[in-house]
Amino acid sequence: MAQGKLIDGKQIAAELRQELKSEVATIAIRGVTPGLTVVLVGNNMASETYVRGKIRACEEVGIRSDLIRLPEETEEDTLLAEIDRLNQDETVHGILVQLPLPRQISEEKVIARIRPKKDVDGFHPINMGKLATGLKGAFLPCTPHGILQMLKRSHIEIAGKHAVVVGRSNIVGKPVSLLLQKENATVTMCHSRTKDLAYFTRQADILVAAVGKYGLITRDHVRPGAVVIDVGMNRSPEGKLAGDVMFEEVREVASHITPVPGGVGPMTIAMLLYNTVEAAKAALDS
Ligand SMILES: Nc1nc(=O)c2c([nH]1)NC[C@@H]1CN(c3ccc(C(=O)N[C@@H](CCC(=O)O)C(=O)O)cc3)C=[N+]21
Repeated sequence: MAQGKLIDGKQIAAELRQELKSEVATIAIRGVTPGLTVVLVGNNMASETYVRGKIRACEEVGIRSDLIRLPEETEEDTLLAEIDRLNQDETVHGILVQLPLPRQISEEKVIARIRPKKDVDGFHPINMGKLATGLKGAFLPCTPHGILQMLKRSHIEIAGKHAVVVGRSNIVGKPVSLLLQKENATVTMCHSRTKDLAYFTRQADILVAAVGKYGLITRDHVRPGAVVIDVGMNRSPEGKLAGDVMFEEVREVASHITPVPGGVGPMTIAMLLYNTVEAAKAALDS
């Protein structure tokens, strides 16, 4: 059986970290160590794993990382006050509040409270708005930016191609569609109310699956030779980590495919480091 090429996110992320490491060394000569503060509210098992990954990656690259843990029952005002403090702290270049947050806290309010210059997630309305209008100087959201880097570093042409994005979330679907348009792709958005999903996905040269539904994309959804990017993070019925794409069967028709794990996830973290280094560089120049 034919097999599509694996886009090795783990490998590309490792390359990126090496590049960032030398960049951090250059900044260090000017007396600044990039600093990332991660705020984790409550004890969500998945969040613990992700946060550990972020902190380990920071260490490798030479970014100073701090983890602030707050209890599950933290009031919104307490978290907002903590963000105000981090906004003022000159040694903190990036602030990341791990999502999801407990029910009593408005994610929208929390994101809006972070200074846009420290918003290394790229979730603040100012950064989202800059991306949407094409203004320079925005932090790009990490997962969409990571996807773009994977495509570019795998020498996959984007201009003039038909990209189909499944999922319209603020953190992946919407921004990745904007980035792909900026790269001159023709972009189609699909979502939970799309009728006949396969009709659309079969037209994709580049298919981005960002829904969070195990088994959503099967061989029948994919045109032979398409590039398939799997952003999903699910558990298979056997309890294994798996994306939205039925990897084995889709690999037989795709020209390129990202695995889960080892695809988009590590790239997300690498781009978070990238944004943190950018934030530190901007602080040097100001
Ligand atoms: N403010 C905020 N920013 C985020 O960027 C953010 C967040 N909240 N909340 C949760 C999601 C999820 N996320 C992941 C990052 C890396 C992997 C990753 O590296 N995954 C590994 C596997 C890790 C494992 O073994 O579980 C992989 O795909 O190879 C996964 C998920 C960032 N998120």
